[in-house]
Amino acid sequence: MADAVHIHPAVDAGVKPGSGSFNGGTLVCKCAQDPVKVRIDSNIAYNHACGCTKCWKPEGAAFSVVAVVPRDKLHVTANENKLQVVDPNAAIQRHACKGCGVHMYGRIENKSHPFYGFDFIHPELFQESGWPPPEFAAFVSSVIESGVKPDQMAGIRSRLKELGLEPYDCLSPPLMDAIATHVAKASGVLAA
Ligand SMILES: N[C@@H](CCC(=O)N[C@@H](CS)C(=O)NCC(=O)O)C(=O)O
Ligand SMILES: [Zn+2]
Ligand SMILES: [Zn+2]
Repeated sequence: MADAVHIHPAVDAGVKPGSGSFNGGTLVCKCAQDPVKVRIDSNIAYNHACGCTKCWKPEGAAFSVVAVVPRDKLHVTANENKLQVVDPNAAIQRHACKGCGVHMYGRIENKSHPFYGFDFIHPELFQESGWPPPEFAAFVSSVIESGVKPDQMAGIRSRLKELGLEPYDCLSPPLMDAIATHVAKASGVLAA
């Protein structure tokens, strides 16, 4: 398995179930001194692995693990001055620590975006355990854009399936349906 692709340290040894009673906690960046801290006052939803180039991934991982929380349940509680938006033009404004590079949260500021109201967070940064595990893998083909060889994709998809993370090249069907429903309501094709 020398050249096997690592999916993510949170799932490489098998996807562990959550506690079933997780209700938030504190995300902490990787700075040894003055870490950024973000308090989350709710459970997380839609936890998944993401293969896109924009999501923060730990060293050696081909995928990020990312979930959403309501934006009003997220508060930066320490060292907010270290945060900087990675790409102000992106739909998701990812607030990264200038010290360690970790993305602490991603926020959608466009009120007409289908996912407005949700912030994106990386649950592995919780100092608490017990968060619900990833449920699927999104943007799987995108790992090629980070340097994974196309001939490694069959192995990656079978490993994801073995882990119970159904691979999708965009988002999961329920999330794609939610986006299309939002667009159809905005255009009037569906009654709002
Ligand atoms: N193939 C592209 C896909 C990027 C992409 O669309 N990422 C998704 C999943 S995080 C997204 O919603 N991006 C919005 C954004 O980054 O603002 C890449 O890997 O860079
Ligand atoms: Zn940091
Ligand atoms: Zn992503």
